[in-house]
Amino acid sequence: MTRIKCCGMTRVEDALLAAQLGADAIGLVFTARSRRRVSVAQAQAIVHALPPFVSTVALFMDDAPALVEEVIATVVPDLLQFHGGESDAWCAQFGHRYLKAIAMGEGAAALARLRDYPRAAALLLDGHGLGEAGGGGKAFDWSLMPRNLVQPLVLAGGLHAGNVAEAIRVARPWAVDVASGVESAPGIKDAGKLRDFIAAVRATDEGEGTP
Ligand SMILES: O=C(O)c1ccccc1N[C@@H]1O[C@H](COP(=O)(O)O)[C@@H](O)[C@H]1O
Repeated sequence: MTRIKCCGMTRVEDALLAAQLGADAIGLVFTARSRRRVSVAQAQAIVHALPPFVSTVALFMDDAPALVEEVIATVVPDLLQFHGGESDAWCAQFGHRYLKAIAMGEGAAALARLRDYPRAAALLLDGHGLGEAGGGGKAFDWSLMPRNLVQPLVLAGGLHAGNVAEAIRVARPWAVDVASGVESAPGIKDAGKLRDFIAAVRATDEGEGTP
C-alpha cells in the first residue's frame, strides 16, 4: 500500500477530512519561507483533533534550532522534515526521527545527495530546485527514482489526482506527498481534490496488487 502524506495543513477541518479519507500523515509547515506556515497554536489544534494512528510531520527549511526545539516540545510531531541545506548531523541533533527532502530540480545530478543522510528515516524526493522552497507544484522525472536504497523513498512535487497513478507506476515510492495539488489556495485544502487524490492512490494500489 502506498502511504499518503498531505502537507501544508492550516485548518483543523482539512486535516480531519484527510484523516477520514485515509491519509497516513499530515504535514505542518513551520518555516517562514512558506505560504502555508502555521503557528504553534494552530498546529496544536490540528494535532489534538486528529485520530490516533495518523502521523504528524513538522516541516522546516534552514530554520534556527530553537524553532525546531520549540515545535518538538509544544506540538510533539511524530517526525521532522527538513527541506533546506541541512546536513545529516544537523538534522540528527534533535534526537527525533526525520525525513530529508532532496531537491530534484537539477535532475540526475541530485541523486548523489541521497547517500548523505544515513540517519534519515526516509528520503523525500521533491521537484523543486536546490535552495528553493517546495510546495510549488514542480514535478521531476519520476524515472530517476532509485530502486536500490535501504531507506524508504517518498515521492513529492507536482502530484495531483490526474497524475499520481502514473507517478506511482513509474517511481514505485514507499509514500507520496502532496500539497498544492489538493488545494484551492495555499494552505486551504479542496475537499474534492483531496478525495480524488486519495482515491486515485488507493485505486492504483488495488489495480496493481500493491501489498
Ligand atoms: O509546502 C510548502 O509551503 C513548503 C515550503 C518549503 C519547503 C517545502 C514545502 N512543501 C513540501 O513540498 C512538497 C511538494 O509540494 P507540491 O505538492 O509540489 O505543492 C509538499 O508535499 C511538502 O512536503
